[in-house]
Amino acid sequence: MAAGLDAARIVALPHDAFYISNFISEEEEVWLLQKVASAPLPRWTQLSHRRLQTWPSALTANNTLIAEPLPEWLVSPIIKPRFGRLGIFNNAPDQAPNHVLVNEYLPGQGIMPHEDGAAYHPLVATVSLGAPIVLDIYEKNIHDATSVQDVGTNDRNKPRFRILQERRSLLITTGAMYTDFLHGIAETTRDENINQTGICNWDLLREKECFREGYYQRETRVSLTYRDVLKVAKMGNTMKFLGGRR
Ligand SMILES: O=C(O)CCC(=O)C(=O)O
Ligand SMILES: [Fe+2]
Repeated sequence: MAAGLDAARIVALPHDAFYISNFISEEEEVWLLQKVASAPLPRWTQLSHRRLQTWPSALTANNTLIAEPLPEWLVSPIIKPRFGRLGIFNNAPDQAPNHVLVNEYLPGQGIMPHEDGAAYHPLVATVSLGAPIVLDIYEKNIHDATSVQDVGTNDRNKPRFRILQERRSLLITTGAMYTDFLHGIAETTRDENINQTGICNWDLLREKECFREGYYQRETRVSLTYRDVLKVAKMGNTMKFLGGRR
């Protein structure tokens, strides 16, 4: 990871997570939200607790991406040059993201604790749009039925850390943060305990005064999550493969 990110490190977390509160401008946020909203309706997959767009396409059953460029609006002019300057994907096989999930959460919606898994280079870069949201971080063994005895008297459902993602921010999770922890977003209409002790990236926030009351009401929040899929198949090869079976 490039040295330029040192000031953005979330020091309260195990290695490595970085938070940049003003990654994009307000105008860029409006433009990106408008691009998300103008995607054709079939681009959205409606899940029970959020909806999502998958760019350029969903992975195949064996976690392979069919090679296809990302749409221009998701990379240039805003995101790709900034990722490049920060060196975020320097160690990834493609040295750039090749896959983006766009998640939309209405108030009351969220995502169950999960890990992103081995299909990707172990790094996620998340751009947040529209409204703040708390990302809950859980120790993996807490949810792993085979090691329930490790949990002792701890509340099994309590997050170990909470990261506040402001609108226009960038969050990068990699290293042990990617491999050893689960992440999720609570299905709530109000995130509470928003203060120095409850939020691990408090010192890096842009607008602490917005959270003076110690809570905020959820509003529609959109995330762009950039990743590098490890297995990529060229369409030509796939066609040859399919053709060869005839
Ligand atoms: O919306 C977010 O910040 C998290 C999304 C997420 O965890 C995922 O898409 O795998
Ligand atoms: Fe995830």
